[in-house]
Amino acid sequence: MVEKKLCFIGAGNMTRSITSGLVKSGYTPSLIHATNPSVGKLNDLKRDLNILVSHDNLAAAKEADVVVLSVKPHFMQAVCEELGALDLADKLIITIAAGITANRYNDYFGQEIKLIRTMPNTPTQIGVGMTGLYAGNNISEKQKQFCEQLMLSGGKVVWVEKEEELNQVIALAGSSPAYFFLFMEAMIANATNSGMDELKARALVQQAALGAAEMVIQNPELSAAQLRENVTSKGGTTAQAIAAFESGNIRGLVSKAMDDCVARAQEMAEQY
Ligand SMILES: NC(=O)C1=CN([C@@H]2O[C@H](COP(=O)(O)OP(=O)(O)OC[C@H]3O[C@@H](n4cnc5c(N)ncnc54)[C@H](OP(=O)(O)O)[C@@H]3O)[C@@H](O)[C@H]2O)C=CC1
Ligand SMILES: O=C(O)[C@@H]1CCC=N1
Repeated sequence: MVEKKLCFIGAGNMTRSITSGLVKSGYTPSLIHATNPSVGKLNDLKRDLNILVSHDNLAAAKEADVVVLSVKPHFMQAVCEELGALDLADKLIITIAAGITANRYNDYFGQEIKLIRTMPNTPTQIGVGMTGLYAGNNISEKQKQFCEQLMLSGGKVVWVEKEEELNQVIALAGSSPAYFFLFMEAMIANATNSGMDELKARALVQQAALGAAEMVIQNPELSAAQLRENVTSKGGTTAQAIAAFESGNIRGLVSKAMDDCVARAQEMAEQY
């Protein structure tokens, strides 16, 4: 891919995920700079990925062609106001923050910027991430392609036409690794409560989860419902387990969880 000077503002979980994916896929580490107020995460990134690190947002962003905003939403305004001291006309700004709308960034920076909103997820760190992307009208095809290539180093991407759709991306892919972890956590807890060794329970659960995801990927002609039915022998063990999920209204619960996730993103758009 074309390599540009990158600056990640904030060196937390997601910067680690994205920069790991980039370095693993061959991006030149010395072209990646991450900034953070506390030193521990910077030292870890320097040690593990050999990228540039510092505490100085302004100096790092000044040198960069592309600035990736990777702080929590409640820090975003302060970060953008600080970077607004720079002339950003020739820089591409990429944000990974949930909730904050593209227009809001122009207010925060105090100037018209070229912004792509993205919604990655943590599996980006190991190359099996999923990122949703949204670009406004003032973004060139080249800038879109660059951002797409950047995120492809961590997995797959989907573009959305309407900005509001990014909230669905959050519910379906940005937040959803946590839903699957919760499910696995509950399964492992059941097994360990019944006396099984935790490592053995985890090995069984993780391989079943991987296999289930691969079955969905490798059988695009089969719906998830069909794949479930193929496991479920009439009068058998799976039928009993599925009946317990259905009687606990798992579909309603999943639907509510996703609606609440989207509602929180909408609320954050009002809040920030
Ligand atoms: N976690 C996830 O799965 C996903 C998160 N996101 C989005 O990614 C963004 C970052 O999330 P995540 O990586 O999880 O959060 P983290 O808290 O792990 O990382 C954010 C980092 O920003 C640093 N920071 C705070 N203030 C500043 C500042 N003024 N200048 C520079 N750095 C600063 C923090 O420093 P310190 O070490 O001092 O706390 C922290 O290391 C959020 O906006 C979130 O919405 C998007 C998709 C998925
Ligand atoms: O929980 C959050 O707000 C962020 C966005 C998606 C995943 N983590």
